[in-house]
Amino acid sequence: MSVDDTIVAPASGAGPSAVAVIRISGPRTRAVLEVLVGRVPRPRQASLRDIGSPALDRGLVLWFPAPKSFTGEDMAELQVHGSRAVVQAVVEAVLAVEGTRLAEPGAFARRAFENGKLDLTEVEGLADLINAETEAQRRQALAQSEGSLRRLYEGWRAELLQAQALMEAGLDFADEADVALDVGVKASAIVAPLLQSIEAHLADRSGERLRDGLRVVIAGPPNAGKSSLLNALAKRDAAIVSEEAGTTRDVIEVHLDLGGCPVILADTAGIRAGRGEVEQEGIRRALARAEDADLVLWVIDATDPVWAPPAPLAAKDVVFALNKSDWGVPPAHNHAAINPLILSAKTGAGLEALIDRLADLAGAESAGSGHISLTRTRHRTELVSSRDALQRFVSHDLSPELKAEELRIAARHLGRLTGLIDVEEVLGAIFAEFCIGK
Ligand SMILES: Nc1nc2c(ncn2[C@@H]2O[C@H](COP(=O)(O)OP(=O)(O)OP(=O)(O)O)[C@@H](O)[C@H]2O)c(=O)[nH]1
Repeated sequence: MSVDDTIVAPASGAGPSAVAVIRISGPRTRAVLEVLVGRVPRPRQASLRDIGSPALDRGLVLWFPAPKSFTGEDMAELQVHGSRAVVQAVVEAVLAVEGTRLAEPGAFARRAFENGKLDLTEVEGLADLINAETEAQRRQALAQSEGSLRRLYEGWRAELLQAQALMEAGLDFADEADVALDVGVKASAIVAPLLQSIEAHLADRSGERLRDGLRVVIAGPPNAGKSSLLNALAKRDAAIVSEEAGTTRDVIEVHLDLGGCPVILADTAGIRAGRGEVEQEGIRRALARAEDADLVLWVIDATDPVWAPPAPLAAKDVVFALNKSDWGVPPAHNHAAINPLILSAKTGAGLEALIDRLADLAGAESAGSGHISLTRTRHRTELVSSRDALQRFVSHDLSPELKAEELRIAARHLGRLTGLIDVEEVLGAIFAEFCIGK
Protein backbone atom coordinates (compact mmCIF):
# COMPACT_ATOMS: atom_id res chain seq x y z
CA MET A 1 0.00 0.00 0.00
CA SER A 2 1.36 3.38 -0.98
CA VAL A 3 0.44 6.50 0.91
CA ASP A 4 1.39 8.57 -2.13
CA ASP A 5 -1.96 7.88 -3.68
CA THR A 6 -5.13 9.67 -2.78
CA ILE A 7 -8.06 7.57 -1.68
CA VAL A 8 -11.79 8.21 -1.95
CA ALA A 9 -14.84 6.37 -0.61
CA PRO A 10 -18.43 6.97 0.43
CA ALA A 11 -18.26 7.03 4.24
CA SER A 12 -21.92 6.96 5.22
CA GLY A 13 -23.21 3.49 4.41
CA ALA A 14 -25.18 2.00 1.57
CA GLY A 15 -28.00 4.54 1.39
CA PRO A 16 -30.16 5.95 -0.02
CA SER A 17 -30.19 8.62 2.67
CA ALA A 18 -30.86 12.34 2.90
CA VAL A 19 -27.16 13.12 3.02
CA ALA A 20 -24.10 11.05 2.12
CA VAL A 21 -20.53 11.86 3.08
CA ILE A 22 -17.73 11.20 0.62
CA ARG A 23 -14.22 11.23 2.05
CA ILE A 24 -10.99 11.96 0.25
CA SER A 25 -7.51 11.65 1.78
CA GLY A 26 -4.00 12.01 0.40
CA PRO A 27 -1.66 14.44 -1.35
CA ARG A 28 -3.95 14.99 -4.37
CA THR A 29 -6.92 16.10 -2.24
CA ARG A 30 -6.38 19.79 -2.98
CA ALA A 31 -6.16 19.04 -6.70
CA VAL A 32 -9.40 17.05 -6.49
CA LEU A 33 -11.17 19.97 -4.83
CA GLU A 34 -9.85 22.39 -7.45
CA VAL A 35 -11.29 20.19 -10.20
CA LEU A 36 -14.60 19.47 -8.48
CA VAL A 37 -15.47 22.72 -6.68
CA GLY A 38 -13.03 25.32 -8.00
CA ARG A 39 -11.58 27.48 -5.26
CA VAL A 40 -10.61 25.43 -2.18
CA PRO A 41 -12.71 26.50 0.84
CA ARG A 42 -11.18 27.81 4.08
CA PRO A 43 -9.86 25.03 6.33
CA ARG A 44 -12.46 23.31 8.54
CA GLN A 45 -15.31 25.58 7.43
CA ALA A 46 -18.31 24.24 5.57
CA SER A 47 -18.86 25.86 2.21
CA LEU A 48 -21.89 25.31 -0.06
CA ARG A 49 -20.75 24.58 -3.63
CA ASP A 50 -21.70 23.10 -6.95
CA ILE A 51 -19.81 19.81 -7.13
CA GLY A 52 -18.48 18.90 -10.59
CA SER A 53 -18.88 20.84 -13.81
CA PRO A 54 -21.43 20.62 -15.13
CA ALA A 55 -22.76 20.25 -11.57
CA LEU A 56 -23.45 16.69 -10.44
CA ASP A 57 -24.98 17.96 -7.19
CA ARG A 58 -24.82 20.91 -4.82
CA GLY A 59 -23.48 20.22 -1.33
CA LEU A 60 -21.20 21.13 1.55
CA VAL A 61 -17.45 20.94 1.11
CA LEU A 62 -15.01 20.63 4.02
CA TRP A 63 -11.24 20.94 3.64
CA PHE A 64 -8.86 19.63 6.33
CA PRO A 65 -5.24 20.38 5.41
CA ALA A 66 -2.55 18.11 6.90
CA PRO A 67 -1.67 17.43 9.64
CA LYS A 68 -4.88 18.50 11.41
CA SER A 69 -7.14 15.83 9.93
CA PHE A 70 -8.40 12.38 10.89
CA THR A 71 -5.75 10.64 8.77
CA GLY A 72 -3.05 13.25 9.34
CA GLU A 73 -2.97 13.83 5.55
CA ASP A 74 -4.74 16.43 3.45
CA MET A 75 -8.40 15.44 3.59
CA ALA A 76 -11.76 16.61 2.34
CA GLU A 77 -15.36 15.65 2.99
CA LEU A 78 -18.18 16.26 0.57
CA GLN A 79 -21.73 16.18 1.92
CA VAL A 80 -24.01 15.43 -1.00
CA HIS A 81 -27.54 14.07 -1.48
CA GLY A 82 -27.51 10.44 -0.45
CA SER A 83 -28.82 8.69 -3.55
CA ARG A 84 -26.75 5.96 -5.14
CA ALA A 85 -26.64 7.90 -8.42
CA VAL A 86 -25.28 11.08 -6.81
CA VAL A 87 -22.72 9.22 -4.70
CA GLN A 88 -21.55 7.16 -7.67
CA ALA A 89 -21.25 10.17 -9.96
CA VAL A 90 -19.25 12.19 -7.43
CA VAL A 91 -16.94 9.27 -6.57
CA GLU A 92 -16.33 8.70 -10.28
CA ALA A 93 -15.55 12.38 -10.77
CA VAL A 94 -12.94 12.14 -8.01
CA LEU A 95 -11.49 8.98 -9.54
CA ALA A 96 -11.12 10.80 -12.87
CA VAL A 97 -8.46 13.01 -11.23
CA GLU A 98 -5.01 11.50 -11.68
CA GLY A 99 -3.42 9.84 -8.65
CA THR A 100 -6.67 8.83 -6.98
CA ARG A 101 -8.15 5.42 -6.30
CA LEU A 102 -10.99 3.81 -4.38
CA ALA A 103 -10.22 3.14 -0.69
CA GLU A 104 -10.31 -0.40 0.66
CA PRO A 105 -12.15 -1.04 3.96
CA GLY A 106 -10.40 0.58 6.92
CA ALA A 107 -7.98 2.53 4.70
CA PHE A 108 -8.65 5.89 6.37
CA ALA A 109 -8.19 4.45 9.89
CA ARG A 110 -5.02 2.71 8.71
CA ARG A 111 -3.55 5.99 7.51
CA ALA A 112 -4.52 7.59 10.82
CA PHE A 113 -2.62 4.80 12.58
CA GLU A 114 0.39 5.06 10.29
CA ASN A 115 0.57 8.80 10.82
CA GLY A 116 0.47 8.39 14.59
CA LYS A 117 -3.03 9.84 15.03
CA LEU A 118 -4.34 6.64 16.66
CA ASP A 119 -2.72 3.63 18.29
CA LEU A 120 -4.00 0.10 17.67
CA THR A 121 -6.27 0.01 20.71
CA GLU A 122 -7.84 3.30 19.62
CA VAL A 123 -8.35 1.92 16.11
CA GLU A 124 -10.06 -1.13 17.65
CA GLY A 125 -12.17 1.14 19.84
CA LEU A 126 -13.24 3.05 16.75
CA ALA A 127 -14.24 -0.19 14.99
CA ASP A 128 -16.25 -1.16 18.09
CA LEU A 129 -17.86 2.28 18.24
CA ILE A 130 -19.06 1.90 14.66
CA ASN A 131 -20.45 -1.55 15.47
CA ALA A 132 -21.83 -0.75 18.96
CA GLU A 133 -25.38 -2.01 19.45
CA THR A 134 -26.07 -1.14 23.07
CA GLU A 135 -25.55 1.86 25.30
CA ALA A 136 -22.90 0.21 27.47
CA GLN A 137 -21.01 -0.99 24.37
CA ARG A 138 -21.07 2.56 23.04
CA ARG A 139 -19.60 3.96 26.27
CA GLN A 140 -16.86 1.34 26.43
CA ALA A 141 -15.93 1.74 22.75
CA LEU A 142 -15.87 5.54 22.98
CA ALA A 143 -13.53 5.44 25.99
CA GLN A 144 -11.23 3.01 24.20
CA SER A 145 -11.26 5.03 20.98
CA GLU A 146 -10.22 8.04 23.04
CA GLY A 147 -7.22 6.27 24.52
CA SER A 148 -8.30 4.60 27.79
CA LEU A 149 -6.38 1.40 27.03
CA ARG A 150 -3.56 3.20 25.23
CA ARG A 151 -2.81 5.35 28.29
CA LEU A 152 -2.91 2.33 30.60
CA TYR A 153 -0.57 0.22 28.45
CA GLU A 154 1.78 3.08 27.62
CA GLY A 155 2.05 3.83 31.35
CA TRP A 156 2.90 0.23 32.12
CA ARG A 157 5.42 0.10 29.31
CA ALA A 158 7.11 3.29 30.56
CA GLU A 159 7.48 1.72 34.02
CA LEU A 160 8.93 -1.41 32.48
CA LEU A 161 11.44 0.57 30.47
CA GLN A 162 12.51 2.26 33.68
CA ALA A 163 13.04 -1.11 35.37
CA GLN A 164 14.82 -2.31 32.25
CA ALA A 165 17.16 0.71 32.29
CA LEU A 166 18.02 -0.06 35.92
CA MET A 167 18.82 -3.68 35.12
CA GLU A 168 20.93 -2.72 32.09
CA ALA A 169 22.81 -0.19 34.20
CA GLY A 170 23.40 -2.95 36.77
CA LEU A 171 24.93 -5.12 34.05
CA ASP A 172 27.57 -2.45 33.45
CA PHE A 173 28.59 -2.69 37.09
CA ALA A 174 28.44 -6.46 37.29
CA ASP A 175 31.75 -6.65 39.18
CA GLU A 176 30.40 -4.44 41.92
CA ALA A 177 28.04 -6.82 43.67
CA ASP A 178 26.41 -4.22 45.90
CA VAL A 179 25.50 -1.97 42.94
CA ALA A 180 24.05 -4.93 40.98
CA LEU A 181 22.05 -5.94 44.04
CA ASP A 182 20.78 -2.42 44.60
CA VAL A 183 19.47 -1.95 41.05
CA GLY A 184 17.94 -5.44 41.19
CA VAL A 185 15.98 -4.44 44.28
CA LYS A 186 14.93 -1.13 42.70
CA ALA A 187 13.79 -2.87 39.51
CA SER A 188 11.80 -5.40 41.53
CA ALA A 189 10.09 -2.57 43.39
CA ILE A 190 8.77 -1.38 40.02
CA VAL A 191 7.95 -4.81 38.61
CA ALA A 192 6.09 -6.35 41.57
CA PRO A 193 3.21 -3.82 41.73
CA LEU A 194 3.08 -3.71 37.92
CA LEU A 195 2.68 -7.48 37.82
CA GLN A 196 -0.19 -7.18 40.30
CA SER A 197 -1.91 -4.57 38.14
CA ILE A 198 -1.60 -6.73 35.02
CA GLU A 199 -2.93 -9.78 36.88
CA ALA A 200 -5.95 -7.85 38.16
CA HIS A 201 -6.56 -6.48 34.65
CA LEU A 202 -6.43 -10.03 33.22
CA ALA A 203 -8.80 -11.40 35.87
CA ASP A 204 -11.47 -8.94 34.76
CA ARG A 205 -13.47 -10.31 31.83
CA SER A 206 -16.16 -7.64 31.90
CA GLY A 207 -14.84 -5.71 28.90
CA GLU A 208 -14.71 -8.75 26.63
CA ARG A 209 -18.16 -9.81 27.77
CA LEU A 210 -19.52 -6.36 27.13
CA ARG A 211 -18.00 -6.26 23.66
CA ASP A 212 -18.97 -9.78 22.60
CA GLY A 213 -22.16 -10.22 24.64
CA LEU A 214 -22.59 -12.49 27.66
CA ARG A 215 -23.41 -15.96 26.32
CA VAL A 216 -26.10 -17.49 28.50
CA VAL A 217 -27.56 -20.94 27.96
CA ILE A 218 -30.96 -21.65 29.45
CA ALA A 219 -31.00 -25.30 30.44
CA GLY A 220 -33.18 -27.53 32.57
CA PRO A 221 -35.48 -30.54 32.41
CA PRO A 222 -38.29 -30.63 29.83
CA ASN A 223 -41.27 -28.45 30.67
CA ALA A 224 -39.46 -26.45 33.36
CA GLY A 225 -40.44 -23.29 31.47
CA LYS A 226 -37.20 -22.50 29.61
CA SER A 227 -38.88 -21.24 26.46
CA SER A 228 -41.43 -19.29 28.48
CA LEU A 229 -38.60 -17.64 30.39
CA LEU A 230 -36.74 -16.74 27.21
CA ASN A 231 -39.91 -15.24 25.78
CA ALA A 232 -40.59 -13.31 28.94
CA LEU A 233 -37.05 -11.91 28.85
CA ALA A 234 -37.18 -11.17 25.16
CA LYS A 235 -40.66 -9.67 25.60
CA ARG A 236 -41.62 -11.35 22.39
CA ASP A 237 -42.34 -14.84 21.15
CA ALA A 238 -38.87 -15.77 19.99
CA ALA A 239 -39.06 -19.41 21.07
CA ILE A 240 -41.72 -22.05 20.78
CA VAL A 241 -43.70 -22.52 23.98
CA SER A 242 -45.92 -25.56 24.32
CA GLU A 243 -47.29 -27.86 26.95
CA GLU A 244 -45.85 -30.92 25.31
CA ALA A 245 -42.56 -31.91 26.96
CA GLY A 246 -39.61 -31.90 24.57
CA THR A 247 -40.89 -29.10 22.30
CA THR A 248 -37.60 -27.29 21.97
CA ARG A 249 -35.32 -29.58 20.05
CA ASP A 250 -32.86 -27.25 18.51
CA VAL A 251 -31.11 -24.27 19.99
CA ILE A 252 -32.91 -20.95 19.70
CA GLU A 253 -30.91 -17.80 20.21
CA VAL A 254 -32.00 -14.25 20.94
CA HIS A 255 -29.84 -11.18 21.35
CA LEU A 256 -31.03 -9.01 24.20
CA ASP A 257 -30.12 -5.56 25.38
CA LEU A 258 -30.42 -5.80 29.16
CA GLY A 259 -29.96 -2.36 30.66
CA GLY A 260 -27.48 -1.44 27.93
CA CYS A 261 -25.53 -4.72 28.19
CA PRO A 262 -25.65 -7.27 25.40
CA VAL A 263 -26.71 -10.78 26.34
CA ILE A 264 -26.97 -13.68 23.92
CA LEU A 265 -29.56 -16.02 25.34
CA ALA A 266 -29.93 -19.54 23.98
CA ASP A 267 -32.89 -21.77 24.74
CA THR A 268 -32.02 -25.44 24.61
CA ALA A 269 -33.80 -28.77 24.59
CA GLY A 270 -34.93 -30.10 27.97
CA ILE A 271 -32.26 -32.32 29.46
CA ARG A 272 -33.42 -35.76 30.63
CA ALA A 273 -32.90 -39.40 29.74
CA GLY A 274 -34.41 -38.85 26.29
CA ARG A 275 -36.76 -40.86 24.14
CA GLY A 276 -36.72 -40.16 20.41
CA GLU A 277 -33.64 -39.69 18.30
CA VAL A 278 -34.47 -36.07 17.47
CA GLU A 279 -34.79 -35.27 21.14
CA GLN A 280 -31.47 -36.97 21.88
CA GLU A 281 -29.85 -34.82 19.22
CA GLY A 282 -31.42 -31.73 20.79
CA ILE A 283 -29.99 -32.69 24.17
CA ARG A 284 -26.57 -33.30 22.64
CA ARG A 285 -26.68 -29.82 21.11
CA ALA A 286 -27.85 -28.29 24.38
CA LEU A 287 -24.85 -29.75 26.19
CA ALA A 288 -22.46 -28.74 23.40
CA ARG A 289 -23.88 -25.27 23.43
CA ALA A 290 -23.50 -24.97 27.17
CA GLU A 291 -19.81 -25.85 26.80
CA ASP A 292 -19.15 -22.54 24.98
CA ALA A 293 -21.37 -20.45 27.24
CA ASP A 294 -20.19 -17.95 29.84
CA LEU A 295 -23.09 -18.86 32.04
CA VAL A 296 -25.75 -21.55 32.49
CA LEU A 297 -29.18 -20.46 33.63
CA TRP A 298 -30.49 -23.66 35.21
CA VAL A 299 -34.30 -23.57 35.31
CA ILE A 300 -35.96 -25.48 38.10
CA ASP A 301 -39.66 -26.33 37.93
CA ALA A 302 -41.16 -25.51 41.35
CA THR A 303 -43.78 -28.22 40.81
CA ASP A 304 -41.20 -30.91 40.00
CA PRO A 305 -37.79 -29.65 41.07
CA VAL A 306 -34.50 -30.98 39.72
CA TRP A 307 -32.12 -28.96 41.88
CA ALA A 308 -28.81 -29.42 40.12
CA PRO A 309 -27.65 -29.57 36.51
CA PRO A 310 -25.81 -32.67 35.21
CA ALA A 311 -22.05 -32.74 35.79
CA PRO A 312 -20.85 -31.12 32.51
CA LEU A 313 -23.05 -28.08 33.15
CA ALA A 314 -22.39 -27.84 36.87
CA ALA A 315 -18.74 -27.15 36.02
CA LYS A 316 -19.80 -23.80 34.52
CA ASP A 317 -20.90 -20.64 36.27
CA VAL A 318 -24.52 -21.41 37.08
CA VAL A 319 -27.37 -19.09 37.98
CA PHE A 320 -30.34 -21.00 39.41
CA ALA A 321 -33.88 -19.92 38.54
CA LEU A 322 -36.78 -21.45 40.46
CA ASN A 323 -39.62 -21.03 37.97
CA LYS A 324 -43.41 -21.45 38.28
CA SER A 325 -43.27 -19.86 41.73
CA ASP A 326 -46.92 -18.88 41.12
CA TRP A 327 -47.71 -22.51 41.98
CA GLY A 328 -46.00 -22.07 45.35
CA VAL A 329 -42.33 -22.33 46.37
CA PRO A 330 -40.81 -25.52 47.84
CA PRO A 331 -39.55 -25.18 51.45
CA ALA A 332 -36.37 -23.14 51.71
CA HIS A 333 -34.24 -25.92 53.23
CA ASN A 334 -34.43 -27.66 49.85
CA HIS A 335 -32.70 -24.83 48.04
CA ALA A 336 -30.83 -22.76 50.62
CA ALA A 337 -27.51 -24.08 49.27
CA ILE A 338 -28.06 -22.90 45.71
CA ASN A 339 -29.88 -19.66 46.59
CA PRO A 340 -32.07 -19.58 43.45
CA LEU A 341 -33.77 -16.54 42.01
CA ILE A 342 -37.44 -17.19 42.61
CA LEU A 343 -39.53 -16.24 39.63
CA SER A 344 -42.45 -16.94 37.37
CA ALA A 345 -42.24 -16.71 33.61
CA LYS A 346 -46.03 -16.61 33.65
CA THR A 347 -46.65 -13.66 36.00
CA GLY A 348 -43.29 -11.92 35.46
CA ALA A 349 -42.48 -12.07 39.19
CA GLY A 350 -38.72 -12.04 39.86
CA LEU A 351 -37.76 -11.21 36.27
CA GLU A 352 -36.30 -7.82 37.15
CA ALA A 353 -33.92 -9.43 39.66
CA LEU A 354 -32.85 -11.92 36.98
CA ILE A 355 -32.28 -9.14 34.45
CA ASP A 356 -30.20 -7.20 36.99
CA ARG A 357 -28.10 -10.28 37.73
CA LEU A 358 -27.49 -10.94 34.03
CA ALA A 359 -26.70 -7.27 33.32
CA ASP A 360 -24.14 -7.29 36.14
CA LEU A 361 -22.49 -10.39 34.75
CA ALA A 362 -22.61 -8.94 31.22
CA GLY A 363 -20.36 -6.09 32.25
CA ALA A 364 -22.59 -3.30 33.54
CA GLU A 365 -19.78 -2.55 35.97
CA SER A 366 -17.30 -2.28 33.10
CA ALA A 367 -19.43 0.34 31.41
CA GLY A 368 -19.36 2.56 34.48
CA SER A 369 -17.23 5.65 34.46
CA GLY A 370 -13.51 5.13 34.82
CA HIS A 371 -13.50 1.33 34.73
CA ILE A 372 -10.95 0.19 32.16
CA SER A 373 -11.11 -3.35 30.91
CA LEU A 374 -9.45 -5.13 28.01
CA THR A 375 -11.88 -5.98 25.23
CA ARG A 376 -10.26 -8.48 22.88
CA THR A 377 -8.47 -11.81 22.75
CA ARG A 378 -5.58 -9.97 21.11
CA HIS A 379 -5.14 -7.88 24.26
CA ARG A 380 -5.39 -10.94 26.49
CA THR A 381 -2.77 -12.88 24.51
CA GLU A 382 -0.18 -10.09 24.64
CA LEU A 383 -0.86 -9.34 28.30
CA VAL A 384 -0.53 -13.01 29.26
CA SER A 385 2.88 -13.17 27.55
CA SER A 386 3.91 -9.98 29.29
CA ARG A 387 2.70 -11.26 32.67
CA ASP A 388 4.49 -14.59 32.21
CA ALA A 389 7.78 -12.81 31.57
CA LEU A 390 7.30 -10.63 34.66
CA GLN A 391 6.46 -13.68 36.76
CA ARG A 392 9.71 -15.29 35.66
CA PHE A 393 11.51 -12.07 36.56
CA VAL A 394 10.00 -12.02 40.03
CA SER A 395 9.99 -15.66 41.03
CA HIS A 396 12.88 -17.35 39.25
CA ASP A 397 16.43 -17.26 40.42
CA LEU A 398 17.80 -15.80 37.19
CA SER A 399 21.06 -14.08 36.36
CA PRO A 400 20.84 -10.29 35.91
CA GLU A 401 21.26 -10.80 32.13
CA LEU A 402 18.27 -13.13 31.98
CA LYS A 403 16.22 -10.87 34.23
CA ALA A 404 16.90 -7.95 31.90
CA GLU A 405 15.85 -10.15 28.98
CA GLU A 406 12.51 -10.98 30.69
CA LEU A 407 11.82 -7.26 31.06
CA ARG A 408 12.58 -6.76 27.36
CA ILE A 409 10.10 -9.53 26.49
CA ALA A 410 7.42 -8.05 28.75
CA ALA A 411 7.90 -4.56 27.28
CA ARG A 412 7.81 -5.92 23.74
CA HIS A 413 4.38 -7.49 24.28
CA LEU A 414 3.04 -4.23 25.70
CA GLY A 415 4.46 -2.45 22.65
CA ARG A 416 2.66 -4.89 20.37
CA LEU A 417 -0.60 -4.07 22.14
CA THR A 418 -0.53 -0.43 21.17
CA GLY A 419 1.16 -1.11 17.82
CA LEU A 420 4.51 0.48 18.61
CA ILE A 421 6.34 -2.61 17.39
CA ASP A 422 5.82 -5.78 15.32
CA VAL A 423 2.55 -4.54 13.91
CA GLU A 424 2.51 -5.92 10.37
CA GLU A 425 1.06 -9.30 11.28
CA VAL A 426 -2.00 -7.89 13.08
CA LEU A 427 -2.77 -4.92 10.84
CA GLY A 428 -4.65 -6.85 8.16
CA ALA A 429 -6.98 -8.47 10.67
CA ILE A 430 -7.75 -5.27 12.54
CA PHE A 431 -8.43 -2.99 9.58
CA ALA A 432 -10.47 -5.58 7.68
CA GLU A 433 -13.17 -5.15 10.37
CA PHE A 434 -14.00 -1.70 9.09
CA CYS A 435 -16.49 -0.82 6.42
CA ILE A 436 -15.44 1.12 3.35
CA GLY A 437 -14.93 4.80 4.06
CA LYS A 438 -13.54 4.46 7.58
N1 LIG B 1 -47.84 -21.66 36.07
C1 LIG B 1 -46.77 -21.49 35.34
N2 LIG B 1 -46.59 -22.16 34.19
C2 LIG B 1 -45.49 -21.97 33.47
C3 LIG B 1 -44.50 -21.06 33.89
N3 LIG B 1 -43.50 -21.10 32.98
C4 LIG B 1 -43.86 -21.99 32.03
N4 LIG B 1 -45.06 -22.53 32.30
C5 LIG B 1 -45.80 -23.52 31.53
O1 LIG B 1 -45.02 -24.72 31.52
C6 LIG B 1 -45.17 -25.39 30.26
C7 LIG B 1 -43.80 -25.64 29.64
O2 LIG B 1 -43.21 -24.41 29.28
P1 LIG B 1 -42.06 -24.29 28.21
O3 LIG B 1 -41.60 -22.88 28.28
O4 LIG B 1 -42.44 -24.84 26.90
O5 LIG B 1 -40.99 -25.25 28.87
P2 LIG B 1 -39.57 -25.74 28.33
O6 LIG B 1 -38.71 -25.92 29.52
O7 LIG B 1 -39.08 -24.82 27.29
O8 LIG B 1 -39.92 -27.13 27.70
P3 LIG B 1 -39.11 -28.03 26.63
O9 LIG B 1 -38.90 -27.18 25.43
O10 LIG B 1 -40.03 -29.14 26.42
O11 LIG B 1 -37.84 -28.46 27.26
C8 LIG B 1 -46.07 -24.48 29.43
O12 LIG B 1 -47.41 -24.94 29.57
C9 LIG B 1 -45.94 -23.12 30.09
O13 LIG B 1 -47.07 -22.30 29.89
C10 LIG B 1 -44.69 -20.34 35.12
O14 LIG B 1 -43.89 -19.53 35.59
N5 LIG B 1 -45.84 -20.60 35.79
